[in-house]
Amino acid sequence: MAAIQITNVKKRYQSLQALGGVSLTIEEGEFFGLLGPNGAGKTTLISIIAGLNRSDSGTVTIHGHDVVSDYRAARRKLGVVPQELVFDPFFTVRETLRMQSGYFGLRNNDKWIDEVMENLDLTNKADTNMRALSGGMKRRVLVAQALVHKPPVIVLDEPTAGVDVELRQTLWQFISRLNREGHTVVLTTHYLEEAQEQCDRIAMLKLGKVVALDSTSALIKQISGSQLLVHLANGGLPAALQPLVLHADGNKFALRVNDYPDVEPILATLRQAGAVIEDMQLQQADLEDVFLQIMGGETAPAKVGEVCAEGVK
Ligand SMILES: Nc1ncnc2c1ncn2[C@@H]1O[C@H](COP(=O)(O)OP(=O)(O)OP(=O)(O)O)[C@@H](O)[C@H]1O
Repeated sequence: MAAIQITNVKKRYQSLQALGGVSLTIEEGEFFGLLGPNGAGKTTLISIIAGLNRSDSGTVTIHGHDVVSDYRAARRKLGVVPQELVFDPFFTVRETLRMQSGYFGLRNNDKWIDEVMENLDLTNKADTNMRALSGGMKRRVLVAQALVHKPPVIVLDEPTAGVDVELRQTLWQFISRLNREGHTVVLTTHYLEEAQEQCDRIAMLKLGKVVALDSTSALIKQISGSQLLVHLANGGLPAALQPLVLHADGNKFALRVNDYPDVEPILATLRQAGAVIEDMQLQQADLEDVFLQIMGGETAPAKVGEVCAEGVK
């Protein structure tokens, strides 16, 4: 049975179609990434999965339980770490976690609460009031809260936004352990390096639609070879090199190349055009390149050979 089954989910906010018919099957034990630019619909989808928002049509089930008609059972299977930090400031960390356990009807949950606090480096803050915690510490409590009922499915909505390196490492160690032990993990993040490292499979959302869905390695293989990063000191890129552009940012260009021998004709073209190179690097393609290409809506760029045939050399 799928951990999360999303079938043709649509959601509209007034005139804005935030989700335009999303279908996804996330299997038990997967570490799944949900990526997309700001406004793609990730949080809307997660709120629908968590039962905090209603879709206009379509269905979502968690371990077979419908998130609307069988809300309590679905919710019990799910731990959600939301983006926003919202707490009752008058309770201590331990009290907050005990209360959350209470919502799920769990008494005598202290052993697991202690383990979660230990793994998130919260033990020495157990008796501190929530209002006295730093932002990073509050985020740890948010993660702990989502895990108090040992949910088989864990959904993390940008859990590492604005947090320090130490928390990132602690968090990923613990979440990876839970995943190895069989928990399904769904992650949204804007840190593509993090997604590439953690996720087995990735869906990319754009304007409320799934525009890519594959294993992380297969997505990266879409962009075979390497890329030449060129920072020009003056002018634009010669027209003959335009078909190689994977993405551009001002005077910085990422050009598709297969290997080192492809670099020389590019340099020759730049020299001929009188371009001055400020910086240059050859780099393996990564998830960020795939993301930029898919989100930019560009078609796959031509290979160097094809350009040479048109007289680049
Ligand atoms: N309650 C709401 N009322 C009206 N529009 C909304 C509401 N919530 C979200 N939207 C709009 O729906 C679209 C999708 O938003 P959503 O927050 O789901 O995107 P996201 O992919 O999570 O973005 P981000 O990466 O910025 O968190 C956006 O255009 C947003 O402005």
